[in-house]
Amino acid sequence: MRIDVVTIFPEYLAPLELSLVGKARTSGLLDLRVHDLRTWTDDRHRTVDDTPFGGGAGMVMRPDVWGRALDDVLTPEAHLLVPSPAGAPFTQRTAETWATEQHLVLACGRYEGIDSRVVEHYAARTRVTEVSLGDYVLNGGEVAALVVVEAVARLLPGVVGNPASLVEESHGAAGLLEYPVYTKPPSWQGHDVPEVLLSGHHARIARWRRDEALRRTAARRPDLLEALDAGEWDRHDLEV
Ligand SMILES: NC(=S)c1ccno1
Repeated sequence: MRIDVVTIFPEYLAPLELSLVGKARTSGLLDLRVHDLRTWTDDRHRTVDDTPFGGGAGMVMRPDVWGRALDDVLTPEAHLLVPSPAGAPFTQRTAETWATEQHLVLACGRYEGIDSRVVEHYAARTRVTEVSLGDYVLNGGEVAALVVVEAVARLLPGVVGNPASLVEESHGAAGLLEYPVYTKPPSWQGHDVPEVLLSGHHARIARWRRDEALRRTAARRPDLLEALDAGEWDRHDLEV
């Protein structure tokens, strides 16, 4: 998979040289390219923004600069992603879908955002998705790009050492939150590991883990339970 990130702060993406994503790049599993938007400016001050039509505070990123950048970076199979508070929610399902793509391009806006004609122009030529991490405002799209790249890259075959670990993750099995996890020592500060996990009885352990995943999901994210088939479990199982 190829991922391009266009930003005025390329150094913001430096963490993607580390750990699993860094190894995926080194091994060739992920072709990640980070570009400085100012490469495509046309003045000695390397200007990327201007005042907003209609007035108001802040500056807007220029469509001409973005247009030259995206014309160079986009390929016919590319999916253009624009992080924005006004975007569609980014979820694990989104990551799973995007992990099957050949080419993702992330356009990181700053200031008050990118001139809206850029999305309009490229939507007529390629797949474009404005995407949001959540209902809050960041200073730009770079942090969202870090999240999207990590969430997608880790799903690529060969990136995570043990693929089985991808199955039982939060928002993984049946869309439930992950069950609680424990390791040695069996007792710590007066807190004991649940006995069932020391039993070696795999069926009981599996049942306990699913029950805990259901309880956590019901308590913290009841909205996720709406997506479950009601026939898969009895809500009375959750009475605590
Ligand atoms: N909530 C998101 S993704 C965002 C991008 C820029 N500001 O907020």
